[in-house]
Amino acid sequence: MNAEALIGRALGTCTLQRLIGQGGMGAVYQAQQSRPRRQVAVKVLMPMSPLNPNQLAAFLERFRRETDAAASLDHPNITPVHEYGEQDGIAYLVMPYISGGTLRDELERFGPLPLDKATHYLEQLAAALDHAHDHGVIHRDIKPANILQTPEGRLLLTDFGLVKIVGEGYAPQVRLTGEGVPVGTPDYMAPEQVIGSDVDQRADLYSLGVILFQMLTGTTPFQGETPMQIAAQQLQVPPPSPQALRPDLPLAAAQVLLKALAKKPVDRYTTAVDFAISFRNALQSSGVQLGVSPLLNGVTSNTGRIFIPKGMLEPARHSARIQTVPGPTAPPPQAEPAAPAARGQFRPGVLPSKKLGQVSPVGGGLLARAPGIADASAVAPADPLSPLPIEAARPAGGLLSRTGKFPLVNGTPKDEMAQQIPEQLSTMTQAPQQDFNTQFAASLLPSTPLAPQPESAGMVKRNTGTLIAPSGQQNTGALRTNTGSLMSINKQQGTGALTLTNGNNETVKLTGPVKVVKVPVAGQPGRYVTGILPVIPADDKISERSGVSLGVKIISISVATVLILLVGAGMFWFMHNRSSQVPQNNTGSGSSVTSTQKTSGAPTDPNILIQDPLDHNAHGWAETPADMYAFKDGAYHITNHTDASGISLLETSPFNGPITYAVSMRQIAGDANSEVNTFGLIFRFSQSVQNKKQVTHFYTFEVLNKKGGYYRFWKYDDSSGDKNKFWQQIGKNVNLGNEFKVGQDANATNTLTATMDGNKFTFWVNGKKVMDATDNSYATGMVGMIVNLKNSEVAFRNLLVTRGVNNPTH
Ligand SMILES: Nc1ncnc2c1ncn2[C@@H]1O[C@H](COP(=O)(O)OP(=O)(O)OP(=O)(O)O)[C@@H](O)[C@H]1O
Repeated sequence: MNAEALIGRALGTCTLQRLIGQGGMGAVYQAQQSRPRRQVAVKVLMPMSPLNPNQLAAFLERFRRETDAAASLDHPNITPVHEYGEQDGIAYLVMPYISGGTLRDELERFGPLPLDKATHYLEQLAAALDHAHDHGVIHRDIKPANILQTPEGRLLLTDFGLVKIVGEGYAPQVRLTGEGVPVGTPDYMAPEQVIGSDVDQRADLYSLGVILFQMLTGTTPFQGETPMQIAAQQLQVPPPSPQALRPDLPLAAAQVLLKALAKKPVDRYTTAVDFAISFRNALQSSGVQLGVSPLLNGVTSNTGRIFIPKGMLEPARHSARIQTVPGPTAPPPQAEPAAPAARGQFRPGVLPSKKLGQVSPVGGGLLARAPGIADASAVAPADPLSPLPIEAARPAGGLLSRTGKFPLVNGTPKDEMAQQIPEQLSTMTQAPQQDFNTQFAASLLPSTPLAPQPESAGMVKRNTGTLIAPSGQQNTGALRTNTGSLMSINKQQGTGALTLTNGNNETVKLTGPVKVVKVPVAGQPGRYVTGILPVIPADDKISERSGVSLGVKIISISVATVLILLVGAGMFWFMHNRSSQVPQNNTGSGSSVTSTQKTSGAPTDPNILIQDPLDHNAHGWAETPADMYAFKDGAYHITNHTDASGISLLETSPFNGPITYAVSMRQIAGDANSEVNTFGLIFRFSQSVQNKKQVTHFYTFEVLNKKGGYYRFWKYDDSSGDKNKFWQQIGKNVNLGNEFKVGQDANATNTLTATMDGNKFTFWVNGKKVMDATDNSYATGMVGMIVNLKNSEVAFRNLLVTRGVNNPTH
């Protein structure tokens, strides 16, 4: 239908005056209504393709049914439907004319929004969605273009249920790829929508999550050249770290967002308001100041009534409202002036104090103000080889999130992290309910590389420089593996199950159902290649139709498995050969940086997971506050101005499997008289939300930089809520030997190395083994550096994480 041709036409009480715009499902006109006399907007629905009389009748029936439900919604954040009708086979809706544009316009114009604005928008949209969901209406097509704005800035969700009216009867692949069909964007589609499954309100929550992601970062989580490529990522690729794109976003808030973007509906929030409240709480518990939530106050509805979102007065919601989600944080030191947190909230970035009634950290802090507590520097441990009382050598907590520079943590409890990807894959590999679903999912697998595949822990690697895109191979029908290598998909497997039809959209099309598998790479524990295998459809009709027997299919699977294993083994051989040509380790003194170390981008040795000379910010290290984190003089400096521990974490995927982690460091300023003059490595750092509470885990290996100092291995776990138990020393103190260069002069550069394999840890200093330890508390996590003493400064250089346990030579 030509939209322009309708201008001047009367539909019901309205005369169409001007075409405002045309979208995937129809055209919108500014119109003059005669009764009551007012300017309105009229949306004329247009089916996706010409309809025969039966189809038209079904379309109009859907229109009546869905519009009836949508028009019954009365909410201040939902565009009301004044009236709707059909005339000469044309279905139309009459709405108020809203002149403030759309959220899409605002995001295009201004990019990412301030945190408080994004939160307010989220809350308005969540309130609208909860209202609709309570009335049994699912939107199904939430996107910024469907969010209108009043001139005063109120958001109005529009187009409820329209996608169902217009799109029903079409398989999702038709909506995504059908020729001549207006293509709806898959950017906001939940995975279950992508494959055409039944959806419930949690699909809307996913789309709301995408919108929040976009409001915070200025971009949607997934990009691609074709709708199918984006859809494929919705299905199988974990979203990137919001914090990598929005560094001031606290980790707790990022985790809330990632939960909304969970691939499986069951892993998302149950209601939109739960999502919004969790997001607000996460921000506030991290110290972000926000205005009053519209969710917590009545807001005036279109009808002038006070609208109270569902459940807000119920005891559970009420408590949720006043009870913040504890972050990685503890109550602020009471006397710390820079701790403005309100009652019941937590200041960002401070690990709970663990010293109660014992020795205070030097420099004061919470405990230093307690009467009768001596300064740590005045207390010498009775037996330097036995573990000190924890309180004696630890500062009053640790600084974690002051900068908002947290590592990527996927909002998933630690224990679930490792399973996340296999579960996603198994979701995809479940026997299909319908043939077309499977085939569609299979056809979504793009030949052009998707976003970087995660390591097996289910994290997306970002900014790590470890993912190398081999150039010139992008359109060859190959899937990129998590190692940065390309695994070619066999064009003719001989089984007939996998056939590459590299069409215009560069998509791998498969003529049979497939499943995505991860196959371990021979000889490289923890490494996998991604591949696709044909599956035996649950529905035997496929076999019958294709005439392929079960036995043949089983053989096909075996053949394909062997092929994938061979490819994996070949990759290993190839990489192994290459790896022998480059140095295994780099734990130089830090006083000089070799030319190979300089290349902080893509390492050439596949065993090198991260190589960073730390002479500039190549990996998204924290740089704020500037007086705490700085790249200067060819090194990364952490200066601790607080009574807590200063920490910086490498914003990348957690490492699991055996690794060797080394950093060189030199103390620039410190206090050799203090028992807290400690600094060192932090590793297997992870955060998760357990029982609505954020939990932080990590290990540290630290050195006390003074004559007669020692090394210590610590474990941090705040899950108990008992501050006295957060820090636990593992093993005994180990006295410094000749290997350690005590002091702060130019020569006092030391390289600390930790090798870890499962529960076994070995620590090395300047190439000499100083400690062995065993602990099985944490299996995976981030690496970083820790500086404990207030007013101390340590310069770090030459960070290297390699796969496997590699004894350092220096
Ligand atoms: N009630 C309204 N008042 C003023 N402008 C409106 C109103 N409803 C929609 N519009 C505008 O009309 C234009 C077309 O809207 P329409 O919903 O048809 O397309 P879309 O949202 O861009 O795409 P899609 O149909 O795929 O959702 C958009 O620019 C939209 O902002």
